[in-house]
Amino acid sequence: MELRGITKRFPGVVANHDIDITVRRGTVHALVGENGAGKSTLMKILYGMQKPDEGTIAVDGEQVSFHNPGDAIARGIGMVHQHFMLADYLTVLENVVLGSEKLYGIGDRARAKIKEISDSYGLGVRPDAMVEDLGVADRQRVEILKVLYRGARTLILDEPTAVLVPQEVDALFDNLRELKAEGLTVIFISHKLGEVLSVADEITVIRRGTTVGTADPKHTTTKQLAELMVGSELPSPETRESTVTDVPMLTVDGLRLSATDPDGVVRSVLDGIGFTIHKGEVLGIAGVEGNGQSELVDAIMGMRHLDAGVLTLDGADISRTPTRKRREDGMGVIPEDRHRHGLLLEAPLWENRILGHVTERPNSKGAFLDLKGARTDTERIVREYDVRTPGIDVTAASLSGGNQQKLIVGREMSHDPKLLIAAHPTRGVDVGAQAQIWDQIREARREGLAVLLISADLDELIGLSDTLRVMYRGRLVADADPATITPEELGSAMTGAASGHLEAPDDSGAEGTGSADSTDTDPRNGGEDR
Ligand SMILES: Nc1ncnc2c1ncn2[C@@H]1O[C@H](COP(=O)(O)OP(=O)(O)OP(=O)(O)O)[C@@H](O)[C@H]1O
Repeated sequence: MELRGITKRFPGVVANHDIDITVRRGTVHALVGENGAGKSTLMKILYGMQKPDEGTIAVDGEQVSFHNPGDAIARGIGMVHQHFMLADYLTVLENVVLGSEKLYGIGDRARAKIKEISDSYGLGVRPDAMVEDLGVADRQRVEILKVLYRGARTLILDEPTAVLVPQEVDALFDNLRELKAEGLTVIFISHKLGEVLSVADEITVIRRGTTVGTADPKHTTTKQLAELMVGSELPSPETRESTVTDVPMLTVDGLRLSATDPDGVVRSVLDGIGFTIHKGEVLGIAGVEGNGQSELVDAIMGMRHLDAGVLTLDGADISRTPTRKRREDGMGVIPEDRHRHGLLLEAPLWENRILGHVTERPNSKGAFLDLKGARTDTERIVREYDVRTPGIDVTAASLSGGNQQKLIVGREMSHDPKLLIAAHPTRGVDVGAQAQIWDQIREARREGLAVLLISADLDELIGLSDTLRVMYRGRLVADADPATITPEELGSAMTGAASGHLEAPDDSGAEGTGSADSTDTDPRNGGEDR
């Protein structure tokens, strides 16, 4: 695949400027670059979602022009997006076939084809499993299979490892090697430079819309790659000085929550959760996505009614307080899904600055919104958090993913929160920006900020947390010492496997209305079957 002289302009921004990339068949080709460098735009062009202003694309020596993803798929190019696009209440087979019924029908022929693809690349996909029952890594395999089913010979993966634990990353890389061995080509975008070096055959580095070079993974270190990318050194998340006090900031006691699924079945999602976060402490929650973390955040934010439990913020019972009041009382939140809960994508940046802080300075004065105050402060956030944008009047949708994240972090930190609920605070941000966000969190922690950190990035969890808890099936099942645990051990614990470096928690829900009635403490059997 040859991309030559690709240029793409948006109002006020040249997203791609004269980019050249050659991808050889049967290789894994990584695309790296800082936030807003133009990686996603380039891949969208290759997948027919965007049209380049200038430049040519050739596949197998033949010039092509894609008007939509259908054209790209017809030329054997498929894309797995960062946000999975599967229907939960359909089976794997139904999801794979959806929209491509004419290929192999929707019955046994399709099932046989899925099995054949799954077996030949070692994907281990079960056609009749319900997607809602699958974990993140399995869903990703379904997405990959879906693309292969449509005949893709080149796969584009957008940050495929962002949500995986180390063992899952290894399994994914094994799959990619299988694909490569069969002559398929993989192009992937990643901010995790260590992983890039371990799996890629070739690396193209993009900086500010232009290709600045290619790197040979065999002769490059992560440090060199970072320097090529952002012109700065790799951050080290290893600062260990403790600022933990003995003053409780948030206490969660005997928290229980259940949810009713569309079939009307009530299931427990939080099963007697209890912990305390003190001033100056970062409490990290490790867990594979979908084990109750989102519900825990919602419960603390006041976005769900509790079945049982007491929440205390800075000495005051907030169990029945509305969300807005909790925010005004000093709760900041970096939500896990920035598009659904963090931003209004179609609104300009300065309006997004106001979001969730309508009643607070500098966004309001008395009963009125202070638009000038909000605008000036948005400009400050853009400067201080290095949000790459042509201005504060562009929509949030036009920012690159990492820059959207920086805007949210900037907004939430600007109100001097007492408690910051940070779900994947650096998801999608480049190494330079990640170091900056970590520094900002540490700085605020020194001033007494308490942080509830939820992250799929185990280096981040281990590096930032003072205390680490493992969440599995709606319970806190183990404690880990961030000073000694390795990402691999933590990864095993998260998937429910036992580890010698973990201790049973001392207070995970035994108090209050918690799970005193529950005798099953083995995480592999624990809780209700979710
Ligand atoms: N639809 C759009 N309208 C206006 N500007 C856009 C649009 N899409 C992208 N841009 C701009 O183009 C530039 C490149 O964005 P792109 O999403 O390609 O970056 P990226 O390298 O993928 O970044 P990240 O690592 O943060 O995902 C950014 O400045 C972005 O704001």
